[in-house]
Amino acid sequence: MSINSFGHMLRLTTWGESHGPAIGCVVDGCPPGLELDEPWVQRFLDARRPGTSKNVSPRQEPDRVRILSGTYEGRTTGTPIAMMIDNVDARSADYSNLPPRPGHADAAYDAKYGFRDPRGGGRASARETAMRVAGGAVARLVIPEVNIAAAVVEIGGEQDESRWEEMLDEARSGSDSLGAIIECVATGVPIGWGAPIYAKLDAELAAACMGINAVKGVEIGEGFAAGRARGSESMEAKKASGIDGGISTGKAIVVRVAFKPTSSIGIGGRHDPCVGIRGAPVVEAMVALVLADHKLLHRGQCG
Ligand SMILES: Cc1cc2nc3c(=O)[nH]c(=O)nc-3n(C[C@H](O)[C@H](O)[C@H](O)COP(=O)(O)O)c2cc1C
Ligand SMILES: C=C(O[C@@H]1CC(C(=O)O)=C[C@@H](OP(=O)(O)O)[C@H]1O)C(=O)O
Repeated sequence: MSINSFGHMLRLTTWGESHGPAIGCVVDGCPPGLELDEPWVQRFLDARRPGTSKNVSPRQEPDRVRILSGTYEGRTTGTPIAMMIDNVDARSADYSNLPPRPGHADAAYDAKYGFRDPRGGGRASARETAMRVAGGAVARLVIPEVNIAAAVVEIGGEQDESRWEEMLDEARSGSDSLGAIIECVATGVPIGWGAPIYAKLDAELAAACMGINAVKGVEIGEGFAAGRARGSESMEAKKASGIDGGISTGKAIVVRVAFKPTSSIGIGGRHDPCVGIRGAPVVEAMVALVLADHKLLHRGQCG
């Protein structure tokens, strides 16, 4: 792991800023011969992009992906896969007089680096997550035996979906924002991916999801409920969960991810009223990247 990349065997490096000309990524370590084309990646990008409803950022980014390297005649060649997306609707002038936003990276970034890109969140904008989703689309090709599906299960502390629209309308009109919880389930993961220490599968999933912008909590399996349970009642103490001792058991792996409410409220620029609404494709991508990485690690170690 380095500052701008992720993974051991299947490595994702992303580049670009939210208000620069483009964003991109390089996926390194992908095996050759896998069917990969732009429509496959686009499908996942379309699920994440802004500008699609009143409940997400109004920034109009079509997020059209181009695959620049690493494929020939629709198949991966085993060489680095470079992908990029042009930024077409940044409107940086809207950000020229914004004060540092509490809860965003503005002040912390400035304090660390001594300067920053003041156009939007720069490198810290979740625009970067588009390239995680592109990388995740490649990772899925490495693990065709696995199904990964994430969905919003809670908005603003409310599990009843029928109330969400009204709550979001109220938050938006009051210049407020809402937190959300995403649940991601991975099925079909065979027994044996992960390691008993350090590269524990649950630890790596948690780190990958915690690294998504605005994520403030990650639970795997029973999560915090395990810390409140007795051994006689804990489901994971009674029977194997999706991950035991850092290694997959063959059962479903359940990851829950808490997104904080958007910090940019009542100021200029274009923002998501509830960032978690666009979080599901990003969580799926990070889970796919970790699982694909661990499949390759397992193959390297155990054949
Ligand atoms: C899909 C997605 C969209 C986001 N949109 C916004 C936004 O419009 N405005 C904002 O202030 N933060 C937004 N965020 C959150 C910020 O990127 C995040 O709070 C910031 O990078 C600071 O990092 P931290 O919250 O992880 O500490 C978004 C996050 C995600 C995952
Ligand atoms: C552009 C996207 O979302 C952005 C995420 C984001 C943030 O602060 O995270 C802030 C807003 O944009 P900007 O960087 O212009 O301030 C969102 O529109 C995207 O997801 O593609």
